[in-house]
Amino acid sequence: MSESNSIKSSMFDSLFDIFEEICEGAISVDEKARIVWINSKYMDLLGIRDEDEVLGRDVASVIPESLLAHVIETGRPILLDIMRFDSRHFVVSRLPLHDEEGAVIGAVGFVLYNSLDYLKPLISKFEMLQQRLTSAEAKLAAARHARYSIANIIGRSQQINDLKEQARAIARHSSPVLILGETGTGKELLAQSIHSASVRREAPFVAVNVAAIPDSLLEAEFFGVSPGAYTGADKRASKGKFALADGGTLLLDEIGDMPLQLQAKLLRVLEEQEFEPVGSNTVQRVDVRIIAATSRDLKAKVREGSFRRDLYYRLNVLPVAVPPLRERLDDIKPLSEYFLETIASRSGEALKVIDRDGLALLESFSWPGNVRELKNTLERACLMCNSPSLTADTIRPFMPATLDFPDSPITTDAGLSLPARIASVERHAISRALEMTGGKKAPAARMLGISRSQLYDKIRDHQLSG
Ligand SMILES: Nc1ncnc2c1ncn2[C@@H]1O[C@H](COP(=O)(O)OP(=O)(O)OP(=O)(O)O)[C@@H](O)[C@H]1O
Repeated sequence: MSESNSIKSSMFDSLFDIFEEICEGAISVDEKARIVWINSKYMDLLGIRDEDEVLGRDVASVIPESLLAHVIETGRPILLDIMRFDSRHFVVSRLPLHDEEGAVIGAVGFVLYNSLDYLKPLISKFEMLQQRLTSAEAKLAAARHARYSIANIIGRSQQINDLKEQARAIARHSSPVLILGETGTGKELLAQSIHSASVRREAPFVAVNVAAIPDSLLEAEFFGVSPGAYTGADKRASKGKFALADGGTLLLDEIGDMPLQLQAKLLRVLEEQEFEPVGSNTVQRVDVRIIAATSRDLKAKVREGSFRRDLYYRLNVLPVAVPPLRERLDDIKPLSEYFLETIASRSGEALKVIDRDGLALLESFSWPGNVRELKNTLERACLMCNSPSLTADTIRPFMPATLDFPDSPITTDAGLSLPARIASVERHAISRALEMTGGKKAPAARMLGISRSQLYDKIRDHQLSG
């Protein structure tokens, strides 16, 4: 060692001694963040009786909030921070240790104050924020519990009875589930019910809609972010949906929209129950039951190469199909009655009933948006109608306008030019709206989203009998 280096080294040693003397705890780790030394004051603070209990262990396994690994990774000190340990808070300082060539060979951490009296104003602000965070987290945790059980699945059709039976059987296993069904058929309701009937019922139910999150954020949303993964951003770790659902159930809604690169990572979690948070190379283990749901034709996506075949088979262990509402018309009556009851109890207004014609109208519709659309229609009708009974005439204006006719000119007149096809679709939509409103122009115009005078013009142009 050169003379200047030996002077530097002895200066460092004495500085280190002073620091250790004035602080209330000190610890040092090697380049892999394993504890190589801890002083007796820090052991007392942490309640460690023998240093052999902790030497050689990953510091995070002893002090979960430690950021010494982050200091090693970045090579930069964190001069002042508040670190939580159990229910206490310490003011800490962390420094990287370099060798003579400047390479990081470890890090050292000091507890500057364990009694935060010295920093009272700052700490009271911090604690207030911490309290707010805790109450926000408690609300989130409550939201993470399933609200529905199998008893909440309304319907009296054979299909719904079979579905409930299947849900009970599926709840007894812990293999992945794949729920298929059109939009609004009740896939999430079914997923919650399966969770509520399973042994995991006390653990979280977490739902994530894959289609609603931009591709670039999906990985972080799923697997979380390790501290310091993004430069300049919040250096604290954030939990992903897998970690939040640990011990419970994770619903991956609209799984068909998952990008291929993430599909590979999901497959690994399904096979090994482990993953790496973004920006970390430590593996996290979880125990999560996966329920995937989609309104897409997943088999077709496998054929065209946009969905991994191996993932499809891994998810398709317990498949369950929720039938569309038009295939179980027997459910329309109990569902409508149930929705009218919930609408009345929420609004505090008198319960409305549906008469025979009203029910017949609801049962004659194809409901492309399924149960959700039926519920929305009844909500709108209740809001706009003052009488205690909902008739066909009062419901009709609030029925969804749809181009989904079995004899749609889009499919039948394929040889027509585009303007002729558009005109044909328009004619069809107008006559259908008039049919549904019993020939009444104002509700038909509302349903079509045009003014009454525009509707009169179009009736004339298309030579419809208005
Ligand atoms: N059988 C049912 N009994 C009671 N409510 C139902 C039933 N089916 C669906 N619903 C209600 O209809 C609405 C839509 O259901 P849900 O969100 O579960 O459908 P989904 O298939 O997951 O829809 P999407 O494909 O759009 O995600 C919810 O308010 C749900 O509570």
